[in-house]
Amino acid sequence: MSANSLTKAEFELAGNAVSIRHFTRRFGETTILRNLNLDIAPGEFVALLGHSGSGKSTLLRALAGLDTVEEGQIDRPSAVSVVFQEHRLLPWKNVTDNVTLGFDGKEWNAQAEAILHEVGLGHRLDAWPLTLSGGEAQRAALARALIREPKLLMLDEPFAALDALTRLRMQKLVLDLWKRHDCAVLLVTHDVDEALALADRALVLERGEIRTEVEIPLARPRRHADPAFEALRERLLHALGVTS
Ligand SMILES: Nc1ncnc2c1ncn2[C@@H]1O[C@H](COP(=O)(O)OP(=O)(O)OP(=O)(O)O)[C@@H](O)[C@H]1O
Repeated sequence: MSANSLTKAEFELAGNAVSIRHFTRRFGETTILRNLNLDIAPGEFVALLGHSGSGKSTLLRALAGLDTVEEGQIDRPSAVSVVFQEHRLLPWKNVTDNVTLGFDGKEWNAQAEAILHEVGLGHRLDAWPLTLSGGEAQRAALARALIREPKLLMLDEPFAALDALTRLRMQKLVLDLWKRHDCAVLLVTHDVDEALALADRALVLERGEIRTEVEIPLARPRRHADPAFEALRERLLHALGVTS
């Protein structure tokens, strides 16, 4: 932490799962994220939208600790997990061994099996990643993320490569897991309907800043045909420059 950052006690007092202050990220001469501020409450589900190249993954990488923070300050829980668009399972390890990677001891096998059952993969514990469907592989990736009991779960377009029906099933699974595991979620998506179906709040990243923030105060499960859902969709599409 830098000298002017919050102390650990102050951060905890602030009651946030994530606190980003004045974060700037440049690559050479180009500023991708500019003086960005963001709080995410414990257990909050936040969707992050923005055009390709707007810096969504850059923000996620910084939050995951996969990038250095040179300008500004990022406070986050120590238990953080990320699921990417590609499952990133190791092909030479079976599903259970992929989930327990980095954890030693028999108890982790039992833990992995329980989580694999929870994500609907209890019948593929010994399967090789190459034999899994796209949806199954993402279920395994979710199990690998959850075994760490993250306080912040970050999902970087996790269902973008899946067919529409599988995607809807996975969205429902994520909502169930989120409720059970009591973690904050940051979901990067290009899909406005996905953001509106899942999140408490949607953010639109544009020219390095969060330009639009939309609260989604609708009870779940949400209906796309609900006029309130449609009104929020219009707002987000407008913020993304898709409608006038
Ligand atoms: N290591 C790097 N070096 C130089 N430029 C980079 C680096 N990483 C990302 N960028 C640039 O930063 C910009 C933002 O990239 P980023 O991947 O965060 O966008 P994104 O919003 O996640 O895009 P997409 O929706 O297409 O995944 C892009 O122009 C990208 O080329």
